[in-house]
Amino acid sequence: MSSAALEVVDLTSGYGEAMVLRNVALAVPASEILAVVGKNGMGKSTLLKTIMGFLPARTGRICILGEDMTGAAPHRMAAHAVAYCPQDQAIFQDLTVEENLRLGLRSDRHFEREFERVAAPFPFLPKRRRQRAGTLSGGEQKMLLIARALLPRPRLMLVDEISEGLQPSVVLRMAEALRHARHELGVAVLLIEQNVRFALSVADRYAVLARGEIADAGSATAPDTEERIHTHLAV
Ligand SMILES: Nc1ncnc2c1ncn2[C@@H]1O[C@H](COP(=O)(O)OP(=O)(O)OP(=O)(O)O)[C@@H](O)[C@H]1O
Repeated sequence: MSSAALEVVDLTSGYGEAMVLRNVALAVPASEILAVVGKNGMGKSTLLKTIMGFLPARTGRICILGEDMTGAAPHRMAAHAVAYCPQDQAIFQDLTVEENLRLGLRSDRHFEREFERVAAPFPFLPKRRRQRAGTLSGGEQKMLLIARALLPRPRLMLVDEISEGLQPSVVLRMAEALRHARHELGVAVLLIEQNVRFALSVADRYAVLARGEIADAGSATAPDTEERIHTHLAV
């Protein structure tokens, strides 16, 4: 049995007759960050939706923490320590910051302790917990999304284009938060990104998704990585 947080083997999926992902294979070792980069429409969000069980896999296998979870529904994935941060707005605008966070936990019992544990990189959260979430900036709402995902102590977090539309200073804070999740909380992350520099600033490894296939993969910290990735993205 593999000890990877996530292992995807020969994964094919799509919408109706149209296959978007073809024979995708990748792995995220425990407590590491894998960045999957690619241009618009290459299948990045489809990859996360298929892993999370929103879309069925047509072929292949999805293993979480060594267990075959292919075909499992999203709520079973969540119960199996997988957190999902979708690209679309997933924060309840009319609820307070705290109410949004409490949705991340099944019980209220350990809320304060768990909130303190995840809030370290987000000092604004405790200060603004009674504020309506819709009044937070776009970047703050994305940070709230990450904090909520981390509350139930996931072992794997799937993060879809979290840097999109953020100012450079907020992108830096987000990178800090993801490093905290990996190093301090021990969470493995599958990070889907178009922002290559941001992705490489936090990832251990990268993969390039092009037309539904993995076109290249390797260490995120090798000196020529950014150049290699841009060569693939230019095609
Ligand atoms: N619900 C859907 N029904 C049919 N086709 C879809 C659906 N969602 C996405 N697609 C198509 O699947 C392909 C891959 O889309 P996907 O959203 O996975 O790409 P992406 O790499 O995440 O792009 P982006 O960065 O623009 O979100 C695109 O051609 C898209 O039009």
